[in-house]
Formats: sequence, structure tokens, C-alpha cells
Amino acid sequence: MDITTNAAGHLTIGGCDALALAQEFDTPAYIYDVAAIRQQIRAFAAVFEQRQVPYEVSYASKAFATVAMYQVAAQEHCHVDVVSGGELYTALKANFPAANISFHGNNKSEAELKAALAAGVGTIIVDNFYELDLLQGLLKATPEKQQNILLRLTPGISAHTHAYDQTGQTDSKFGFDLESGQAEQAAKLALAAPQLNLLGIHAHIGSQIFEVAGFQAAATKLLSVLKAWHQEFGFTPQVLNLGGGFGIRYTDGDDPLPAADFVDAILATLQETALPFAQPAIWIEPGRSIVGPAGYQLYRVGSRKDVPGLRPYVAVDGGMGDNIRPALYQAHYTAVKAATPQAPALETVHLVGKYCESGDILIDEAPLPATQPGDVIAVLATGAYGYSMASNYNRNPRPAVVFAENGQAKLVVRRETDADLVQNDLSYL
Ligand SMILES: Cc1ncc(COP(=O)(O)O)c(C=O)c1O
Ligand SMILES: N[C@@H](CCCC[NH3+])C(=O)O
Repeated sequence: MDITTNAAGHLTIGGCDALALAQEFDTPAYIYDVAAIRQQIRAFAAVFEQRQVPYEVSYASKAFATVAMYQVAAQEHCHVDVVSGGELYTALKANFPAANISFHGNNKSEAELKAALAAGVGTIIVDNFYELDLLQGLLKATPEKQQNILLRLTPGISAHTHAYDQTGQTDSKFGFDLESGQAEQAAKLALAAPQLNLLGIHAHIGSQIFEVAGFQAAATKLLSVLKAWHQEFGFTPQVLNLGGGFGIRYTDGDDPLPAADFVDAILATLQETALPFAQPAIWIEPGRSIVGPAGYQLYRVGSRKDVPGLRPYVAVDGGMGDNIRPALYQAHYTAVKAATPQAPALETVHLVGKYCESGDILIDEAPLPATQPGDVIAVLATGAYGYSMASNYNRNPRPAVVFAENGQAKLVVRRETDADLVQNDLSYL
């Protein structure tokens, strides 16, 4: 795993000493290397520029949605996608331009769609027939308005990833099914709807994918759909949205293609197909690959349990409440001791949290140098689906989030307090 260190040999994040960050912001904490976020967004953009393909990089903000992150996305001129009224609200709070927001979701509520229309969200990615009706009904309140939409399709492609991270297969809750003709029916309805402007189609086959073949197959299939609709309905697509899902390295055992190379390989496949219409813009929706590698979680070591003949348990001051991924997806991570990240491992421990669950294991086999209570441990590549999936389980306050860039660190989400935990509780007496 790639890490950076300073003259003292300590782990650095965004040019800041990880021990100093732990001291200043306390632990547990999520720290982001903001330059790494920017660099990944730019790497995606560069691939499209090189191939001269019109594009949008739409950051899938479910991976990590805070005001500060939407501000960085806006600075980098990328689009974002949101999947709830809450993400939309947060993006708008950050003054993210509504026209550059796509709104996703398999069960958008009437209130969420109303909020999206009121905000002037650029694109609504319609997932099902219920939503197609609901949206048209809501648009009647503003007869002069036309709303840009994409139709989300399930292209019948299973990605090789954890079952909970697959979304493109036919048996999925997301999108209009292609094989049964539902997608075609949806296209007919959308094209006939006077207030809907159908830009094109969307598919997202899954997340944490290492093989480019699934994306290439999906892209080829979607192009054939667009060609068929062109012939059948005279429809000229402006957008083909291929979703996100590009896998990242969590441990040295992972060997993904660099995310931008993934996109390059997909574009190469797309460019092999002759089109009877002008090249539609290709949109991608990476979440994990933009923020995952840029994020670090800092913890402090507390208790330790040694049982002769068994692997020791080393407990830290966080756990499944701030990173549910190991418990939910059997996800693997890498930990280093922030003071000596390059020191050879002396032992392999169960790195566990403080939650009242045996499954609260952050890393089942963590090779580490000797650790003492108070030592700062950094878990790497935790920038995606960590903070955004955090909970208050066991009434633990959620950690602080800090952005580090050019040697400067800034608190961007304050640590919750015990008072925050009861702020919505009402007395029964
Ligand atoms: C529709 C859609 N787009 C984009 C993403 C982002 O995926 P990832 O974070 O794997 O890039 C997801 C999440 O899996 C998604 O459901
Ligand atoms: N939350 C999942 C990925 C996102 C799935 C959303 N479609 C993970 O941590 O791997």
C-alpha cells in the first residue's frame, strides 16, 4: 500500500503528520488527503480529454457526502449524483450547482422528487414505472418546465464482486429490465411525455469491480440498445451513463487496474462501435475510486487480550460504528502504526473495535509492530462508505472528519458529542 512519511518517519496525510492530527483532532477520526481526491477526478477527466470523447465525471456522493466534499467536487468542476433528499440538501447547502446534480434512487419519494424539481436538479435518473408516473404528475404544476431524465436499465450483467455490491443483473431491485422489454416500454413512455426530455440511458453494474470485461460488455449492450431505439423511435441519445464501480486497493493482495485505465479500456471498446448518430457524452459515476484511497481512519489502541495459542485481540477506540464494511461485506483493510508505518510486523493480531458485537472486527489478521495503549493506528483506504455508512450504534458519537492538504488540516465535520446523541430524544414523562 502506498503511504507517505516525514523526516521523523511518521505517517503523513496531505502533508500533515498523522500523530499531530490525532493530537489535534482526537481519535477516532476520518482524515482525507484532499489532493488525492482532486488528482483522481482529474485523472478521469484526462482520459476523456485524450480520447476526445464528450463526458461528465459525476462523483457518486453516497461514498462520502459532506458539505466540504461537495465544495471540492464543485471546485474540480465535476458533477455529482445524489440518492436521497438528504444528499441533495447537503449538496445545495454547499452551493453545489443544481444543474450539475443527477438524482438517483429506486424509490424516490414524492417529497424528494418535489425537492429535486424545486432545486432545478439537472438530471433525474428514472428507475421504474412508478417514478415515471409520479414525476409527470408533479411536473404538471409547472407546465412550462421540461425535466432532463435518463432511464436506468439493468443490462443483465453480473459483476464479479460481493453479492451486495452487484446491481446490473436481471434479478435486481434497480432499473428497468432490458430482456423483458420493460426498458423499451419505458423509453416509449418517456419519449411520449411532453415534459420529460430523455437524454439517454444509465447502467451501473456494481461496485468494487476489478475486471474491465463486465463494463465493456455493459457498454456494448447499452450502445446496441441506443442503436435499436434510434432505429425504432428515431431517438438520438445525448448521454450514455455507465455508472461507477471501479475497484480500489484495500490490501497488498488487491491488484486493480488504475481507475482511469479502466475508463480508458471502456472507451476503447465504445470507440470500436460505429454509431448512426453523433457520439453521445459518456458519463461515469465513480464514488469509491475518487474518495476511497484518499481516506485514512485514525484510532488509538486501548485494551489487549492475549490467550495462549490464539491470535491476540488489540482493541481500538472505534470500530463497526465508523466502519461497517468489514462486518457487512467481509471487507479487508490494511493498518499501520502511525509512528512507524514502515516498521516490520512483529505479530499478527485481530484488530477489533469497542462495540458490543463479536463481529466488530476491523481487520481479522492485521500484521503490526508492537503496540501499546495510546499508540495511533491508521487504517488505510477508508475514504469511501466509511463515514457515509457510520452509525451511532451503542450510542457512540460519530468521529470528526478532517481535510488535509498542502500540510494544512481543517476540521470539516465536527465530532459528535454526547449531547448530540440525545438531541432528538423526547421525554416520556
Ligand atoms: C447508480 C450508482 N452509481 C455509482 C455508484 C458508485 O459506485 P462506486 O463507489 O463503486 O464507484 C453506485 C454505488 O454502487 C451506484 O449505485
Ligand atoms: N456501500 C458499498 C458500495 C455501494 C453500493 C451502492 N450501490 C460498499 O461499501 O462497498
